[in-house]
Amino acid sequence: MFTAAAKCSLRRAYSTAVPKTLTIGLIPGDGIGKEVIPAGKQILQALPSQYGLNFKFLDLRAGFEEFQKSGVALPDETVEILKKSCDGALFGAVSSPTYKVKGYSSPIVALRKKMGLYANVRPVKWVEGVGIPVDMVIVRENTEDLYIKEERIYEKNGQKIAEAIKRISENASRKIGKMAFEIALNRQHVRELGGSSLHKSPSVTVIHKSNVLSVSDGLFRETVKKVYESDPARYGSIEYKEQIVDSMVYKMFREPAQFDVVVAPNLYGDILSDGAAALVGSLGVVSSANVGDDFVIGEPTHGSAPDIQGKGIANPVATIRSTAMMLEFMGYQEPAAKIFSAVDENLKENKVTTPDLGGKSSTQEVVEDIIRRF
Ligand SMILES: NC(=O)c1ccc[n+]([C@@H]2O[C@H](COP(=O)([O-])OP(=O)(O)OC[C@H]3O[C@@H](n4cnc5c(N)ncnc54)[C@H](O)[C@@H]3O)[C@@H](O)[C@H]2O)c1
Ligand SMILES: O=C(O)CC[C@H](C(=O)O)[C@@H](O)C(=O)O
Repeated sequence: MFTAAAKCSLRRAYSTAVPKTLTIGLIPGDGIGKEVIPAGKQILQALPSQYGLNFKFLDLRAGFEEFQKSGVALPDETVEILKKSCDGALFGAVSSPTYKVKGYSSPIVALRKKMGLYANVRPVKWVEGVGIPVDMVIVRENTEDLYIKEERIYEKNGQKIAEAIKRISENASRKIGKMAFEIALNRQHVRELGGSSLHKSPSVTVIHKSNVLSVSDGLFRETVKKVYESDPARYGSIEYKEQIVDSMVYKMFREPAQFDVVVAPNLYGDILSDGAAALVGSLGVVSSANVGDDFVIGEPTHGSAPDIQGKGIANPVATIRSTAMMLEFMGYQEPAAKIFSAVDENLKENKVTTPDLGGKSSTQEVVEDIIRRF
């Protein structure tokens, strides 16, 4: 397992000396989750032997279909196996209904909390020549905000009124702030090693709506700022910026190239990351990692895409990149870099792509095209 420091710095040297078997939990969930998680598995199985990694996979249950079968969306067994037997995991997507179903609650939202995965790291990076120049990473708080799901409904004067609590804590805001600044430093470090980027120097933009929600978003903004100010020796090279969430949407579409690291409370981070996917052509290419101090779950940013499920045309790139992110946060930089560059080559060539990117290829054809570039 990685330590917080190793994970944040992402600088641990990868050693090829000792062949190692990693146990990876696979949680496909529903819809296209079942079509893209096998892509992540194939990618890991196809990694060249030079990296000295072998994989053992454990198939784990969660999702709306699972709820319909067993009455439980996230079985305790899934969480126990992840905690006791897995080095990392991949999650597909779930088909959460948009109406209230008694006893159902989103398993991915629950899993993030149960596993202490307090950061959802979502890079949105163009491949040169394809799409609009953008190279940012959205660092989304992953455990609180409106996602605590403390909702209630009652009647007043014959009218129904619904309420939901938005909870922002100093502790969670501090942790996500620290993660954002550490990621900014790491990105700068990678740039100095010669990585391609639109940015010359690091910046972190804090997203909030504290012009209206001065107490809750105010606490988020102030806490992240305090993290920045608390360690000038470490964070002084980073430019600190703030942006109100609505104008952030405007700027993100007008001038996306200016953003490096963006840190946001849970719901704003969720919405911004789907929006940002439009800048790089499709939700089907945007990856994420749910990161805690001792565990990581790779997860495509997209959902279960019921409109295309069962057709074999789901774009596997988001999951493949999420698989690389999982390895990266576990400390295996070299195989992760191999996967990222194979994906970039596939996108740049723009021949073997799924219909969301204007192509005609199937999920499996894209997987094979990426693997042949290893
Ligand atoms: N992490 C998760 O489990 C997660 C994330 C988002 C949505 N959801 C769930 O997914 C369901 C559907 O939600 P939605 O339709 O609003 O969002 P969605 O992300 O599933 O789909 C939005 C659009 O993007 C397209 N798309 C998404 N992923 C794609 C891929 N890999 N390849 C090609 N096209 C892709 C879809 O076809 C659709 O047109 C809902 O039940 C929602 O609760 C789950
Ligand atoms: O549909 C669900 O059960 C969860 C969706 C999920 C979320 O965090 O809200 C999704 O939008 C995401 O970005 O991972």
